[in-house]
Amino acid sequence: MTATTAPAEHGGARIAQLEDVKVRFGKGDNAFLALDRTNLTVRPGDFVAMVGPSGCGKSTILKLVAGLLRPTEGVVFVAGREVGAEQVGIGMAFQNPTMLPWLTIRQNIMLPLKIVKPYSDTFGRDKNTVFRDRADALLAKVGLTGFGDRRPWELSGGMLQRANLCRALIHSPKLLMLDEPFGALDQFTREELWAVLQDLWMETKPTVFLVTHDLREAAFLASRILVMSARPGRVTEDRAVDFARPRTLETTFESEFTDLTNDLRRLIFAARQGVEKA
Ligand SMILES: Nc1ncnc2c1ncn2[C@@H]1O[C@H](COP(=O)(O)OP(=O)(O)OP(=O)(O)O)[C@@H](O)[C@H]1O
Repeated sequence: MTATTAPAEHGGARIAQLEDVKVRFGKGDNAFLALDRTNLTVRPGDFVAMVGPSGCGKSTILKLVAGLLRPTEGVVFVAGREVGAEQVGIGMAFQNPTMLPWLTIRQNIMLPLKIVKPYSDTFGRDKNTVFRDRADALLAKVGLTGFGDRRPWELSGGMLQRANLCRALIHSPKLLMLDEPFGALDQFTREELWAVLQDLWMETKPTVFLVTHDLREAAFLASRILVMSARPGRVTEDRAVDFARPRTLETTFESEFTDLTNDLRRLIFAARQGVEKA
């Protein structure tokens, strides 16, 4: 793929940029607009949460930025160049962590180092030294010290998701794409992992795109929340979230926090009503 460089005014402190992007799926009578004309600028270190009714295009935006999907119209720039996942380190974590069962947790976490350059060049040499230490340091940060030699089936869902975050971050990605990473977990484990993820993010400040249905999760973690509506998918609200960090569960009891989540709920409810009427 030939990479187009973003116009100068769009480079610099903008890690991701969508310009007049539309995504259409299907053909003929079945064609529909999954994402209407979207313009979006994301700066390095932004923690962007995307919320909205089912099918509004949240994952579609994630895939566009990751280079897994091409826009039907418009352009997606990442790190100043027309998109291609290979141009910038990307880490990903989804709802169900798919760990390879025949590998240990540490080996699973080190997989991106085996695949992604420049780490892959020295994987054979470094897997038992620096890379191993890097994996163990991450395991310690998420509260899994001593679990590196276990197999995936020996860990609970919450522990696996902690390991999954380690794997997403092992190659120090500039962009972290999280699609409902805590969706399958119980509320208590989920809230614990918000704090874990916040600590990891505060340390190196990767740019994060988080898709979630949990409005408290979005308000706890994000520095910016995009509210979307469906049919066609559109960003209807782009809201900065300025609560001081580190945020704690106490933060979630404050009136500004509950006001924000109530606002988001109202906006999404309105968006859903719009769809039902359409
Ligand atoms: N590859 C595809 N082919 C056809 N339609 C698709 C494809 N990918 C997504 N869609 C449709 O595009 C719309 C947006 O999908 P997307 O997965 O981005 O929504 P979402 O907001 O992430 O949904 P959810 O919250 O339910 O996960 C949906 O109607 C979906 O069915």
